[in-house]
Amino acid sequence: MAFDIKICGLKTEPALEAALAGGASHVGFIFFEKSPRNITPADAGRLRQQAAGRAAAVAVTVDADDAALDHIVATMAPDMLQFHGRETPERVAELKMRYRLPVMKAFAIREAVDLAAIAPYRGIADRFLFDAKPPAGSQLPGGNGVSFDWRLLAGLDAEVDYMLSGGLNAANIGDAIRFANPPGIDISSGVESAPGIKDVALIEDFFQAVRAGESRAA
Ligand SMILES: O=C(O)c1ccccc1N[C@@H]1O[C@H](COP(=O)(O)O)[C@@H](O)[C@H]1O
Repeated sequence: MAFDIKICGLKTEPALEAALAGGASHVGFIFFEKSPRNITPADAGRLRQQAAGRAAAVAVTVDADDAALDHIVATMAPDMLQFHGRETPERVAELKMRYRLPVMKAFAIREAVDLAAIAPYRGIADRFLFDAKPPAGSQLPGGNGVSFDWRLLAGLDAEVDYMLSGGLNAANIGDAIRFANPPGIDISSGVESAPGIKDVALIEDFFQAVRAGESRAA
């Protein structure tokens, strides 16, 4: 596949195996208690061994403190950290130095001006993740299954490395690839049968739709 694919919010061996068999480049584990996808560092550590050498294991956190991050990094040994909260550029730089791991910083996008928020993180974050703004009342900063207007990404500097996320699924991934031609995509609730319950058949359908979308774009 020409771009990276991250399947996020994994909690079980069958779902992780479906993601790896489908060709995921990244697999994500959520450390956020309010999320139906929350996992303990110990369980994520066991699962990440299944992914070793096959996909990068990403630890997703939201404004986590040093103690929580120390525990996650020591127990799970992620290949990458994803910051999905209000982490400042200074905090991202500090954590990148502390753990010596590549970092992906998430941004909530609704309109073109929201993309300007990445400016102070350039040269600090290794990659960006563009997700939709959470719906009013949501307790989750991500994993809400809502999309933003992918055409906004057409205005981005071509050097910006990012993953497109937010409300992706087998039905819309073809359009997302066509409109945004992203260097990476990230999906969570679009391959679930219920919040936090990954569905192997939906994961397989998603990879099939990605391949179909890719060949149409080629
Ligand atoms: O998925 C979650 O529960 C979550 C919780 C806290 C921070 C980030 C979270 N998920 C991230 O959001 C994207 C988009 O999710 P979706 O595809 O719209 O459901 C997901 O891939 C994670 O990176």
